[in-house]
Amino acid sequence: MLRTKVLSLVARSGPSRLMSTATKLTTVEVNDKTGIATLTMCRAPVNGLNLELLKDLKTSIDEIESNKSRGLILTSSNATIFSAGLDIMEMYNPEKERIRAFWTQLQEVWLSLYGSSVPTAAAINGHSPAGGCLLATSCEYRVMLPKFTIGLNETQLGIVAPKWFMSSFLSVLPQRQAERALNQGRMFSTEEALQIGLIDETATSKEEAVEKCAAFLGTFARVNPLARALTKQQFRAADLQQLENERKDDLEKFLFFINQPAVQKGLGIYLEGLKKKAKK
Ligand SMILES: CCCCCCCCCCCCC/C=C/C(=O)SCCNC(=O)CCNC(=O)[C@H](O)C(C)(C)COP(=O)(O)OP(=O)(O)OC[C@H]1O[C@@H](n2cnc3c(N)ncnc32)[C@H](O)[C@@H]1OP(=O)(O)O
Repeated sequence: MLRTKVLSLVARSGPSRLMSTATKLTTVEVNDKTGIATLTMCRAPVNGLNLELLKDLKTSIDEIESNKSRGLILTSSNATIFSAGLDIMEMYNPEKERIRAFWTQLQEVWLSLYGSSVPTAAAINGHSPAGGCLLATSCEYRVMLPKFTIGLNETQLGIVAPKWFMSSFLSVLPQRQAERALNQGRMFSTEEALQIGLIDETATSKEEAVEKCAAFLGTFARVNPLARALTKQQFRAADLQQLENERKDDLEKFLFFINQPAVQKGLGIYLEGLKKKAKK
């Protein structure tokens, strides 16, 4: 949840350093000069959000919160994919206990990222469908590289984005555009995303995207951190509280929905299509 602690304003010096939670699936690098932490997803081949990546994301976000970082930049180690969204293998023919843990962990990640007291930005250096778009829209600012796509495409897979996916999307886009895009399962090109306001800026390289994110985070340097965090909290509190109140119900709805034979069949066909495309 969004915390009310005052972030340290003490400037640091020296080179970047890797934080202690660096794991195989995420790395966190803190720039000692700016105090900004770059959280990188690195799960081959496509940063599919499986249980383990979600656990690492949650640990890394918590570490960044508690280490008084001045900002968080979320990005990917993959040159063409920010995140392919939820790992469909977690939802297809799922194992009973694991799928519960998986969805619970996804809820945890969203609550921590959307509710982070640290200012957040996403350097979207590749495709960002569904769960990837959820992560990006949970941040306060987005910079994206050209020739990629972003959006909530769930309806294209025959599945339904839950309310809290919509909350993040609605924190960026007006309701009319958000509703239409979700109903269509629309993926936006970088240029379309910029035009509609789904992203804030474009960049020609990952380095430039990270720099632009850092420049955005730097705009808070002279703003009282507690005042900033409490202001952000007021904007996001209702969305966060809604999921907190409905977590169990949300999990049960997800399990019921995902276990429907028609949904399983649809996921199977979608996976098959992905694999066929990959072989070409
Ligand atoms: C009353 C209301 C009730 C509401 C109740 C609500 C209930 C809740 C319901 C459930 C909600 C779930 C929400 C779901 C969110 C999601 O995130 S679903 C995932 C959506 N993601 C996608 O559709 C992306 C699919 N992937 C791609 O489009 C492409 O792979 C790519 C990302 C654009 C990358 O393309 P490319 O570089 O060409 O790589 P590929 O060759 O396509 O892929 C490489 C291998 O990776 C596999 N793969 C790709 N994406 C995924 C994935 N998401 N999960 C698992 N695996 C993936 C792909 O199959 C290839 O595998 P191999 O063939 O084994 O190499």
